[in-house]
Amino acid sequence: MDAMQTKVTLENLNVHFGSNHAVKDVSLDFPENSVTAIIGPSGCGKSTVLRSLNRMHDLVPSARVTGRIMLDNADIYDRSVDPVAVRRRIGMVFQKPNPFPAMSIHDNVVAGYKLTGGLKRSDADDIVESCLKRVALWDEVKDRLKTSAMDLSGGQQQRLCIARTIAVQPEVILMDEPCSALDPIATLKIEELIEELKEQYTVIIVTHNMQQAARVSDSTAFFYMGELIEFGLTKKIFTTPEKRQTEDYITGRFG
Ligand SMILES: Nc1ncnc2c1ncn2[C@@H]1O[C@H](COP(=O)(O)OP(=O)(O)OP(=O)(O)O)[C@@H](O)[C@H]1O
Repeated sequence: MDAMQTKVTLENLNVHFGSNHAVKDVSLDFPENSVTAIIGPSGCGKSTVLRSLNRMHDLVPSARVTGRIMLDNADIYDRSVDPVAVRRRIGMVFQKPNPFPAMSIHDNVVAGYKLTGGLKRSDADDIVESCLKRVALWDEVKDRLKTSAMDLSGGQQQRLCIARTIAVQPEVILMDEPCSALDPIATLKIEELIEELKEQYTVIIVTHNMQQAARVSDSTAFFYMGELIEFGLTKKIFTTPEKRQTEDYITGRFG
């Protein structure tokens, strides 16, 4: 791989929930236009790290986040920064597909614009078409854009949620176990899509599935009990890891 630019940097990130020190002094550079997988056993802090990247812990009273998270050299936790603006630049796709149930397929895609004053009709239609094409959903839904998003299959709903995320033109896309509610065929489609997304976005994905991490990611970060144990090229992590704990995990000896 060519020398990679860094898009997001964690500098001594710590997250506490009350007395539970969930993320311990993590420093890490996420490369731009690349997929980074976050792996590790249940409870090791994967989702907590991911959520700190778009300031979701702001909504959790017991949570305390310290350290810095730099997006293109500016700290997203700086006092002057609006968390809503951060979430626009750093989008999130969740484990369970979560289209807005009362909205049509069309309105789901452009839902992110509701907050910012809406869109002209023709612009909205263009965005809907290009984003649904981007996630390879257009052909399946183009004749029923006005119907409820809830009539779609789980895999289609997840592609719709990804379309909604990219519609507001984020720079970074966070994905928290995006395939765990999907069957193998739908999973494959999302994995192919992740490959394509990295051409334009920086993708950070939490996954329990090590085959998935090996298939879709360029770099992998292995966490254990809140600590970053090892970070490197996925090929290296899965073939010749430096640390014993990483090797034990990837060979299935624990977790
Ligand atoms: N909102 C919250 N309030 C209190 N504690 C939390 C909260 N979210 C996470 N934690 C705690 O932080 C630690 C890390 O949890 P986290 O969900 O990040 O782990 P994970 O690696 O993503 O696990 P899993 O693979 O099971 O989803 C756990 O001890 C968990 O109980």
